[in-house]
Amino acid sequence: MTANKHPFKAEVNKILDLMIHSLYSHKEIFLRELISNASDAIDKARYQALTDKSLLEGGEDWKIELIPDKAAGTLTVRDNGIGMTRDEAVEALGTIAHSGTKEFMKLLESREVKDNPELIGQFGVGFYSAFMVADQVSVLTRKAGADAEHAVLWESNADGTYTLEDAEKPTKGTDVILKLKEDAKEYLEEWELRKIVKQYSDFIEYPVVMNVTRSTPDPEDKEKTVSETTEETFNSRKAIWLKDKAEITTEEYNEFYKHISHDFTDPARVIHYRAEGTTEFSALLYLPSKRPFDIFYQDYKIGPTLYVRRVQIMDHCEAMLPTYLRFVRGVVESSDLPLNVSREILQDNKTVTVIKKSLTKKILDTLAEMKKEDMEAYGAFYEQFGRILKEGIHHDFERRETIADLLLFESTKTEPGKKITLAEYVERMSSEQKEIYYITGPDRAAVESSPYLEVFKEKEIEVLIMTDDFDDIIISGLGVYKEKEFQSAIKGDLDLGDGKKEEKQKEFGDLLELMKAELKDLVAAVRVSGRLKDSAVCLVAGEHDLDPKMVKMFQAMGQEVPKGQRVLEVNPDHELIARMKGLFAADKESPRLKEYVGLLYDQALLLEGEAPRNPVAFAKALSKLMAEGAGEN
Ligand SMILES: Nc1ncnc2c1ncn2[C@@H]1O[C@H](COP(=O)(O)OP(=O)(O)OP(=O)(O)O)[C@@H](O)[C@H]1O
Repeated sequence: MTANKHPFKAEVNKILDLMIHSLYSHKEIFLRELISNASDAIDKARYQALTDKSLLEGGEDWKIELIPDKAAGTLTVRDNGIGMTRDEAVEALGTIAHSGTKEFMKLLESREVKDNPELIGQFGVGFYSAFMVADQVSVLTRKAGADAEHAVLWESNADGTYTLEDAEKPTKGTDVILKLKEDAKEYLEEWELRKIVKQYSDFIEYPVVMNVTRSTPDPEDKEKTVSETTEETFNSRKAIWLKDKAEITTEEYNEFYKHISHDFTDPARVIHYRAEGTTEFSALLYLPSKRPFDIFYQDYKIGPTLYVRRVQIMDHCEAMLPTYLRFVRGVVESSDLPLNVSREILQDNKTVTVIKKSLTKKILDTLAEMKKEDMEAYGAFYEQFGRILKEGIHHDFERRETIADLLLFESTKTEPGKKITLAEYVERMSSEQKEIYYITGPDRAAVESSPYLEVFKEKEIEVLIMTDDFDDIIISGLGVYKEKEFQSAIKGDLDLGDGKKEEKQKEFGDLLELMKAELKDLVAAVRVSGRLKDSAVCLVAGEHDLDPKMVKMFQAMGQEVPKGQRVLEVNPDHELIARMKGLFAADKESPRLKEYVGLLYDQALLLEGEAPRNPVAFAKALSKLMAEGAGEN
């Protein structure tokens, strides 16, 4: 036998440290996590045995056993599932299968997790919760189908290392043996274990059993008792999604949600229905109330768990949900699918397409209902998931209007933090207003002080504030809402002024020409502005160009973006522009005029949130002008 010592990966140590030193409440969840892992292992064995009967090793008596041993102070959780090879044990129990390890570590150190350590449940680190109640954890495991002597014993007492040694195990599956801490001895008691299983694992499909010894009076000698040991099942094993709605309590719904999602917060909404007709299926779906930390990662798993005739086929069936509803968790069971479906088959399976359509509709209907009935709850939900839902406008052409009805935005007329729907915006539009105005930017404060809103403020026109990075693409994709076109406040030509724009364009024509000649290819044109009131100039993107925020986002992703030349807009009513016109009339060649044009262009860059072309030259020129100005007084 070879026993090898191995160090844990840093993130495992961190988790263990948190588990042991910060988690004081709900320690009993370790049992839920271990039972859940055992149940997953049986699911896998059962599924793989559909195509390879030898994995059954002669029996289909699936169960999860709890074996308390008071003398040894140990609790064993045993399953007869798929088991692990040596390599699998190293991978599964020594590392954290996670792509965003760095972000994950950051999160672990965050206040939020420190204050609510239960949150670590959502990281998929259930196994390590065993160390909350045990000084030492041993895992004796053998892969289904392997020889008895090809088992492995993994052991650790959370000191930064674990050992691995070869072992023998006559039956397939896994024993997780916990050497309980002094203050965790209650987990050896039948009533305690029964209570925890009932509370957290009642719906587990496989029996969670324990040998229970009862003493009864001896029928032959009333003075004595006889004891009898029987195997009792602690859980009712009802697949909650197949039960009648009326039979299920909110607590049961919530507990099941926590089981499948590893979220500790109750869900925002439950959707439970049965579809009958040509395609029959049951669906139990949840809208979470908190965004999982990994939802924006590439390897985030989308879709409900799929069951076919009570056999779990896959834990995330991505073909059943559009990506913009990836926050939805749940279970779908259909008897119209074959047991041996693969992901490839599911991709273009007719039944799956029908189910996907139905789920999508049901979820969007539920969101609409939630918005109508309880705006506060919907607002809280939107805060967490609105950004994801919005992707649907881009990806689900057919339903983009339904999704548009679900969007919420702040506007220049709402209090900070308060949001309105597009329908509310349109209702509030005056009869002269033809378009839906919106402005994109990094945050509300930046947007509100932007020169692009000057004319809107003056005319008291409401402008929607959009601060998500891809809002501009989403809105361009939507194009129209209730027959009203969208118009960006920072793009394209606007004419909300006093109706004298054309006149002014002529009046200032020569000066504008000179400015364009001076700026050359830096701008596509120089024109009189229909949006400025207080500022002298601003830069404006073309109607169909990307807004500066999108340009920056693509550049940050290392992508080349056609920047599209912008137009410099000039405010003819600004004192400086009037003076420049005077200067131009006196001397077209004036070097000062040229200097001003350059400075104005740099100023426009600054207003857009960019740096001037040459900050040093800009600062020098500005100081020079200030010195001259000071000299005049
Ligand atoms: N009883 C078991 N039988 C077989 N494999 C197991 C068992 N318990 C744990 N494992 C393996 O260890 C891995 C890690 O378990 P852990 O509970 O930490 O996270 P997880 O179950 O993968 O994540 P999640 O809790 O999100 O489902 C599992 O994915 C599985 O591969």
